[in-house]
Amino acid sequence: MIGPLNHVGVAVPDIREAIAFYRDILGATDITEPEPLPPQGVSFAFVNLPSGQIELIEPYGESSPILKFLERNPRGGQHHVCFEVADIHVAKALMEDRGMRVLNEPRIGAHGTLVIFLHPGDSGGVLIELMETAKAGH
Ligand SMILES: CC[C@H](C(=O)O)C(=O)SCCNC(=O)CCNC(=O)[C@H](O)C(C)(C)COP(=O)(O)OP(=O)(O)OC[C@H]1O[C@@H](n2cnc3c(N)ncnc32)[C@H](O)[C@@H]1OP(=O)(O)O
Ligand SMILES: [Co+2]
Repeated sequence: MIGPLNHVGVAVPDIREAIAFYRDILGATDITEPEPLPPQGVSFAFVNLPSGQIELIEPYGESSPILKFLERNPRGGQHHVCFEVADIHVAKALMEDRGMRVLNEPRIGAHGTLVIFLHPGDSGGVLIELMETAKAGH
């Protein structure tokens, strides 16, 4: 069912500081401007790489889903991995059939496509995001 690894999500306390690190220390040359995504409670920026993306996410608003993560990890940290799927509704039904706790109804993510999240307690301690892409072909 899962297709390509689309991105690795990295939660950060300060997205502009994180962008400066990837640009000035690691030499990344293709980084997008931070963009708020209020319905998802984050601001995000992409570090675009030949093999995929690092998705930098900073809390947006009082009820951001990453606030507690950053309380536990004040300097930030690896937050989630995102796999592509061909049909998010089929994927959601399959995950539920297989006993996974799906954390949300499909909703628009940072790539402008539908995403769901699986509870990390069911997936070996890794927060998994599934993202619908027509090209996933799976
Ligand atoms: C959608 C826009 C963008 C995109 O790509 O399009 C993004 O990816 S934005 C990403 C931010 N949004 C989300 O993460 C939405 C889904 N996440 C959630 O609903 C919560 O973060 C949740 C439920 C996974 C955890 O919430 P919270 O930390 O507030 O709850 P707890 O403290 O009770 O944690 C429960 C349990 O999970 C462990 N945990 C929490 N976060 C992570 C994580 N990132 N990776 C692994 N494990 C995580 C936490 O330690 C607790 O474990 P326990 O053993 O029960 O103590
Ligand atoms: Co993501």
